[in-house]
Amino acid sequence: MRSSMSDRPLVAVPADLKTFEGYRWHSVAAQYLEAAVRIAGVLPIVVPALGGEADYIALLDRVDGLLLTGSRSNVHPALYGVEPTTAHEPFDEARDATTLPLIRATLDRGLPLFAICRGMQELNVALGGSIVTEIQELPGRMDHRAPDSTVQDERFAIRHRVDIRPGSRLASIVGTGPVMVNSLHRQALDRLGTGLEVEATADDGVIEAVSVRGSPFAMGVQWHPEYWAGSDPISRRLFEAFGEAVRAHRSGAGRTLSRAG
Ligand SMILES: N[C@@H](CCC(=O)NCCCC(=O)O)C(=O)O
Repeated sequence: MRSSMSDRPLVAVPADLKTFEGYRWHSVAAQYLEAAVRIAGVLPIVVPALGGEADYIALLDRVDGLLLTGSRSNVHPALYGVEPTTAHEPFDEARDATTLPLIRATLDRGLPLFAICRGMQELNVALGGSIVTEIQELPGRMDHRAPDSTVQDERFAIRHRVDIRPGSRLASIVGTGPVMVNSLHRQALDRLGTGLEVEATADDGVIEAVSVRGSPFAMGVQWHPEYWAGSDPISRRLFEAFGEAVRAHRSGAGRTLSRAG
């Protein structure tokens, strides 16, 4: 029997700060929230990108997980010690100011964390890692950007192979065989953040998934499982596993481990 909404654990989902229709909006794309509700079975709570003004760390005492979404914006390079150029744009510094402290506090508390695309890049930077931009211009790298289309199903089409490291946390969730994923990014992890382990790579060596050593469930993927979570078995399994970890945390079973533990 499906749990009622009131029984569901809460998961914080930090928003982007975007401007359109003459307003500034704190926004999350529906696909992430729908996958959280329909597949992970949690209750997502959108967190405004006001981290630079308000302390959202206390929120972590009331939720049982953190979901970091993708976005066309990029983590500001100054946050990993690189001078900004137009190749690093567009920025969303309000989101950066909200997510990076939340990521560190989530890990310190041992709360489950699932990071998607930009979210995985934020996870890496929050742990002291760095990002490389315009990877399609680098020798030997594939073009990981979205297909040139205005049709979302085409942009989010599943289209390249990812190899999963045997024995990884990801392998325990989806198996060790290569999997096919979608790809909508022009940046990638460069220097790996402290405590991160590479879980999967693309044929060109781009890091496609990481996990945080010692955390009950703290994973990042460079692709977009939320988009096909209702139909693609790998995508679905990732959100199911995140929901299981969140419920375990809420029940207390997941509270035994934390990054410090
Ligand atoms: N901006 C970063 C992260 C990419 C990302 O999160 N993409 C999601 C939005 C996809 C889209 O609608 O184009 C990068 O480019 O690496």
